[in-house]
Amino acid sequence: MARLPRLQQFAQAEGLKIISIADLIRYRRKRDKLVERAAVSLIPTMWGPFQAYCYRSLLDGIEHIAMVKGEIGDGRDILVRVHSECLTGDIFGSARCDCGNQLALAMKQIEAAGRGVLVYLRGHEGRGIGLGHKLRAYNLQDEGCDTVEANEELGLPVDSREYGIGAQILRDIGVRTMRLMTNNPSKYAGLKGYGLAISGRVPLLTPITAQNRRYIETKRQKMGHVYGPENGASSSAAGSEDV
Ligand SMILES: Nc1nc2c(ncn2[C@@H]2O[C@H](COP(=O)(O)OP(=O)(O)OP(=O)(O)O)[C@@H](O)[C@H]2O)c(=O)[nH]1
Repeated sequence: MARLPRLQQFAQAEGLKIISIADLIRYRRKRDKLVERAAVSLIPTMWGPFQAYCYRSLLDGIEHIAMVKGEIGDGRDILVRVHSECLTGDIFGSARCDCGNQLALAMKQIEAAGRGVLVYLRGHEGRGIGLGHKLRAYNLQDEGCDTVEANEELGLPVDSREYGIGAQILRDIGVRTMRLMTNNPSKYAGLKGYGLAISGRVPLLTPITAQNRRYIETKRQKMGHVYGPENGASSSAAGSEDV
């Protein structure tokens, strides 16, 4: 089998373009329908009643859930949270991170708004490295690494999350433009190109404590997270963010 440098030479000589398997996967994530709606049911939650939509990924069979409040209607300006799975924070209330509090705050705000969607993406655990590796990363953080260095020390990506499935779920539910609840503006890029647009960002500010301070500060310094309104601008600064 020819290796890449040989292929590049050949392609240049013959005036051909090269596409990698990774390019193909990226293309298919954008273009193909990758989710199927498995079931919908009413769930009376501690915040209020939500319609729970279960979606199955056709890529890997993972089931995700979207909690939908109210009528999505024309799909404009919907309050949306795309939440990454964090078993330790979301289920067990770990104080190492802000995940559990963000989940609760997002549900509360959507309930108060009377209309909105929370997409809970499974398979995102540990920013994509999985639960076991996340716990190993915590041990490294106890030894002095920050959350970015710990992933690197394990030889794993700092953040390998993909948002294509989440975007397709939102699209299927009828969302067209959204006010995205996040402190992480780099999420916008992952939601681009699916017929969705971001009409604003809603910060999700939860308590900073002695236990999560370093984690949150690292996200701010190394991962582009914003705590509060976007660098001096209002929280609807993403309004021009066409996707
Ligand atoms: N590898 C690793 N993952 C973590 C750690 N703490 C939380 N997570 C995971 O991080 C993900 C949440 O990502 P965050 O960077 O906190 O937030 P975000 O989703 O990028 O941004 P927000 O929308 O503001 O929440 C979840 O998948 C958690 O399981 C940690 O110390 N190390």
